[in-house]
Amino acid sequence: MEIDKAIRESDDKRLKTKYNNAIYVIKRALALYSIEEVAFSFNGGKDSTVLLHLLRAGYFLHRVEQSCSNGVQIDFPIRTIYFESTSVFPEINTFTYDTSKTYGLQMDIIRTDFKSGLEALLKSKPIRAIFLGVRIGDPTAVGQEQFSPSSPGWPPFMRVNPILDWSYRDVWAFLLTCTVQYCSLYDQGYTSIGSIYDTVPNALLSISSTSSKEKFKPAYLLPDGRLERAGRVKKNSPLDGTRSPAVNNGLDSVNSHKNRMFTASVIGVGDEILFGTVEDQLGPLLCKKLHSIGWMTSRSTVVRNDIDSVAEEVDRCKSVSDLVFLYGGVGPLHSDVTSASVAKAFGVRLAPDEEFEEFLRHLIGDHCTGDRNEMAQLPEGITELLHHEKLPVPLIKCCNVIVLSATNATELEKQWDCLIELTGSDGFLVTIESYSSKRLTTNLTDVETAQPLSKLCLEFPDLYIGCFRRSRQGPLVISFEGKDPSRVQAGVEALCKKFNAGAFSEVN
Ligand SMILES: Cc1cc2nc3c(=O)[nH]c(=O)nc-3n(C[C@H](O)[C@H](O)[C@H](O)COP(=O)(O)O)c2cc1C
Ligand SMILES: Nc1ncnc2c1ncn2[C@@H]1O[C@H](COP(=O)(O)OP(=O)(O)OP(=O)(O)O)[C@@H](O)[C@H]1O
Ligand SMILES: [Mg+2]
Repeated sequence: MEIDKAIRESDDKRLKTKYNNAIYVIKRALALYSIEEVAFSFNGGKDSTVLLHLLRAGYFLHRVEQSCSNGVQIDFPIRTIYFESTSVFPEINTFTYDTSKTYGLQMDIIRTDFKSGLEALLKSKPIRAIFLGVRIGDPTAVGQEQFSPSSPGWPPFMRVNPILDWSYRDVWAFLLTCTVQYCSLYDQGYTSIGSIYDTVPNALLSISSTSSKEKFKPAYLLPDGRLERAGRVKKNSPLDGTRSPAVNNGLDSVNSHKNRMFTASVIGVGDEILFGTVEDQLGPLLCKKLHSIGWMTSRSTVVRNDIDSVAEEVDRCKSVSDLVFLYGGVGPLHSDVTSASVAKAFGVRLAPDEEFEEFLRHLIGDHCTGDRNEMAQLPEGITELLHHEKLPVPLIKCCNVIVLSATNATELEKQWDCLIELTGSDGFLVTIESYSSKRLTTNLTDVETAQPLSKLCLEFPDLYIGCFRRSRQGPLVISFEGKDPSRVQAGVEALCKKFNAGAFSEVN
């Protein structure tokens, strides 16, 4: 079998390991399910092309082991599903059909959406398991394992992901070592292919050219697999197709977010803060930063360096806040429990992240604990590395949880600025309308102010009206916060009107 032979003859040890693991998963699936019960989801993309050849090899080896074959080439009887959409690149479509012909695939072409297409297919066919070319780092890989039942709300089947742990580099090592055909778009700078509306060549492969037409290097030359999805732009509807997605990107999301309230939770991890021996500078600074971009911090807590305490808090916050920021507990020490806690909160394992490991190796060389660098163990399938050229190591984002490695205010300032630059325009930490605030002080007593203030809160439900004192004897400070400056001013005036002139003075 030519694929198996090419890998066995290669001296790429890493590729051999990845190949053997994937073949193992495929053989287990073929042992668990009959050939009529399995299907292969093929879309002409590079990952599904890798999977096609792994399945061909895996099926061949499975048959050999069952002594059904004497080593002669056998056909490929695994049912193949292709969801053909009107927004697919013509090159992808042609490649899918050509490949189907070359390898004699039995294709079911489905032209509805994934879910209803699968519902109909599973009603008419005995399919129980579907092979997918999903890889960790794909947005759809979140929470998946090599064998993952379909999600609630989807028809019941087993998703089998033999290349879940493959990196971008592994994919290209495989395709080039086996010298198999792949879609021509990958030779034109496309590195991950979605629809014609959300995919452009990866700018990192651009070759400066004097002619008007921009040229790109092939996908396998992308030096950093973490940037595989840099050619994915924000989705536009087909009606927007004439506008440049890259220009449009960001503006739409900011405008649509303008009137929304965004909330964040801030979690500090640190026994020392709880003992009172270390002052927490980062929590208050993060609240200030969030406030400055128009966000509301709805909860800020400090928890112990203990996996269960952190996991519980992350679990609580991740479902009620748009974003959760975690600081403290990041590193290789016994007290550095943050990554493990995030994994626990999301119900996934910690797994080595080779891309993160590479960053760490640059930073600390090979001085890691044990065989592997413990710090490079990250929550599997949900981790996105947010890297910025000014940061030696990327920040970690697990779904809506952002792990900051800052240990002091200066480091946090830097990480925050990078985060804003990285994410400001495409949504997840978008700057929205900022708060307008005013503060009044008064020497009136609490008793005198209490009732009129309560009434004022009812009259101005869109404002946050709060009170605090700097000392029991000193003046009462009343703060007004709101998104509309004219409403804040109206609130201030309404309060002043309730008392004699001069009862309040405005302060900064
Ligand atoms: C065969 C197959 C099975 C899928 N099963 C699930 C599923 O169980 N749960 C789910 O949320 N999405 C499922 N999806 C949808 C994918 O997660 C994802 O939304 C889809 O591949 C579109 O990805 P894209 O938006 O990057 O094009 C499935 C897709 C395919 C092709
Ligand atoms: N339209 C589709 N029809 C059939 N299977 C699909 C379709 N879209 C996605 N899939 C399945 O989901 C997997 C993951 O899709 P994904 O887009 O991440 O990878 P790819 O298309 O193979 O490669 P690339 O990352 O370069 O786009 C595919 O390998 C395939 O198994
Ligand atoms: Mg794709």
